[in-house]
Amino acid sequence: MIRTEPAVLVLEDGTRYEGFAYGATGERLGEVVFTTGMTGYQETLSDPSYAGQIVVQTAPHIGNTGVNQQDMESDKFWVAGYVVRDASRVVSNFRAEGDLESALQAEGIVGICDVDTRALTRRIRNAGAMRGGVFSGEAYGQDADAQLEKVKAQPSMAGQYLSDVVTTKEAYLLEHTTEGEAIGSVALIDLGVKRATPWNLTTRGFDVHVLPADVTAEQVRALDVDAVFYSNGPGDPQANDAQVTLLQELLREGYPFMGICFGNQLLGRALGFGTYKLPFGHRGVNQPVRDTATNRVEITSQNHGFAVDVPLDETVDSPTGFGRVEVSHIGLNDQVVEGIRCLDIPAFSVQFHPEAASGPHDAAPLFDRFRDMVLEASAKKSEK
Ligand SMILES: NC(=O)CC[C@H](N)C(=O)O
Repeated sequence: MIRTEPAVLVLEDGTRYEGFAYGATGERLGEVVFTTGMTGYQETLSDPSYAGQIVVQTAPHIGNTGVNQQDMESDKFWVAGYVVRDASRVVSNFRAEGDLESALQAEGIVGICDVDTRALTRRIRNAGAMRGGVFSGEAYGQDADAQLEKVKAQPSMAGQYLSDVVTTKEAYLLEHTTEGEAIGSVALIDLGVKRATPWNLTTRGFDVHVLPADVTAEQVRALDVDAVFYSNGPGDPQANDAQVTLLQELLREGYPFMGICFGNQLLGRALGFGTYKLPFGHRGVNQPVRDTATNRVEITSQNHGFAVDVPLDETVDSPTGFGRVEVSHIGLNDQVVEGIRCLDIPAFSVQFHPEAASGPHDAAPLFDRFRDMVLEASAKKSEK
């Protein structure tokens, strides 16, 4: 296929990358970030954590395995825009049910292809994540200054509350898929959850109540669950005061807790630590972390632009009174906190993605750790 319809990616520093329209045409604004994942573009596109972001794929060839229903991590594509180098002209995979470009069109995702994504990634890496815009179709023809104005007029990712955009409107129950009775039940607060997360809980024997982001402590109590879980999700954790207060309340009542990514940042805040924006974030499927308890290195899937600020090599007291806290995982590329563990209450969280999808399964045993922690807490409770 010979592409003729032009498109341009404009960054807030004024840089322009010319290419061709890919997917839907139009005008989309967002924070431009890159992911180094060599596989899993469909999981990336359907990961709600990418809401508000224009995603650049550093893998040079995208679309070659097509798309299928099974690889959706939610029921739609969430990225604000999509930037690739070489859009595959053929689909070659036995699981494919369609081609990526048609899916992008159907989902209204405005993309651009034939961009020098290596040059673009180096620019983002040096300057940090930037606001940007993809313009194609009629929007391509606008004055360059007008495009740049629009790019600069959008809010930055820092400070954005996006949980209401991605969360489930109604609570729903996913039942355990193991034989016999459920081993317990979990309240999973949906801040932009991926399907792989509840799947990891139901296949371990839990019934999972997936709840909207604005759920109250009273509503959680009424479900009589054994544990609480916070999902991944988009936005700046500093904007989620309500979920921090909710978590503090539930932790005080003794609910065992696990959080992933955004959930890690919110546990960090609940424990009294700060969060900050990383220069360009961690996004990809081969990010190494060290488990500080075992010294084992795990290769993990990551997708975050913010991080929690906890001292790395010492046990510290939670400033909000939840006892001692330790950094459980450290990112080996830049020494960023990749997980926290409470020593006096049953709670831990990780900044990376043990549910993978896409990505390696090195960290999947964390769901076993959660299961064991919940069973232990339930046993203690029934002793009393
Ligand atoms: N995947 C996530 O949960 C991302 C968390 C948060 N929005 C960040 O960018 O750091």
